[in-house]
Amino acid sequence: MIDFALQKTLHTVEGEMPFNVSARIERGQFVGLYGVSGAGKTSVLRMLAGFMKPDDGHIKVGSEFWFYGEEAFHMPTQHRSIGFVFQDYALFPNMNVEENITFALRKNESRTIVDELLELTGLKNLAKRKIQTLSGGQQQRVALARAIAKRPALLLLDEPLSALDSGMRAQLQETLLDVHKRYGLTTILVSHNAEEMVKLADTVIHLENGKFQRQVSPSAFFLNGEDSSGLKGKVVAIAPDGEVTVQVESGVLRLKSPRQDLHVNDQVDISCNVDMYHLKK
Ligand SMILES: Nc1ncnc2c1ncn2[C@@H]1O[C@H](COP(=O)(O)OP(=O)(O)OP(=O)(O)O)[C@@H](O)[C@H]1O
Repeated sequence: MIDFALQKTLHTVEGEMPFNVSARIERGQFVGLYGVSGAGKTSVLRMLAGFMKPDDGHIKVGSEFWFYGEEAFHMPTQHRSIGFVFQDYALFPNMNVEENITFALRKNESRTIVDELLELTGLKNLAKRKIQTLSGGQQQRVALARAIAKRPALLLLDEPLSALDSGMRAQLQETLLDVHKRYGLTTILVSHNAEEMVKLADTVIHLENGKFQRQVSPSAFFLNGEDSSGLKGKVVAIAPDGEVTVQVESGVLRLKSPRQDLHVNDQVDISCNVDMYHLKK
């Protein structure tokens, strides 16, 4: 269990913004962190990683405190069991793929996981290649493998796929899910992409203006809101219990909708306003 309460005064262009986000995350969960630009998503990841110090609150991972405001305890980043992947994959350009991944291991640690990860992320044939000779998607695979090599208690992903084209993105989503399950990771993903959230996340935390808004299942994340993500699809099945199966560009999504007037073959817009959920024809 990861339990955190993070309080801080953030400084935005509009002035001070009190930041107050709490959540409890089960071990092994894949959590989506959603909110408009400036809502505070990256700040959550930075505080969990130890790059940014909260003013108050706590971060408890299992039985270990990483931050405890009352006692002014702040565990430095290097002592936290985290893996981090950003949009711009900060890899070592002078090292090859394998060396970049191995670098994450502690001294004398078995290298078996490096071989396993090279295989799992489809990088085996590129192991000796220098980083600059790889595509963006391949570099993100290296960044992911490196973040996972030390089996972190918490994997933090800040829009790691947003610079990739849709084909590469879909492939990497599969890889992300594979490694998350295979290594029993607890993962938090920041993404603006509703489809990605629903494909990957077990639960979605919604932030607004630096505040925890709600935590919902990804299926309740779909609807027809003002801040539409522009996701479109075709209804391919409707179950008696109201579960609607929608074919979208890169796969199939299943979600609950209270609408009674949907039919197979209807074209629908899906978006991610979590205040209510329905589909728009
Ligand atoms: N160290 C800091 N101290 C105070 N305020 C900060 C600090 N870092 C960022 N902020 C402010 O906090 C606000 C939230 O930023 P944050 O990057 O967490 O939002 P976000 O939801 O990740 O946005 P985006 O989707 O655009 O990346 C911003 O207005 C930013 O200027």
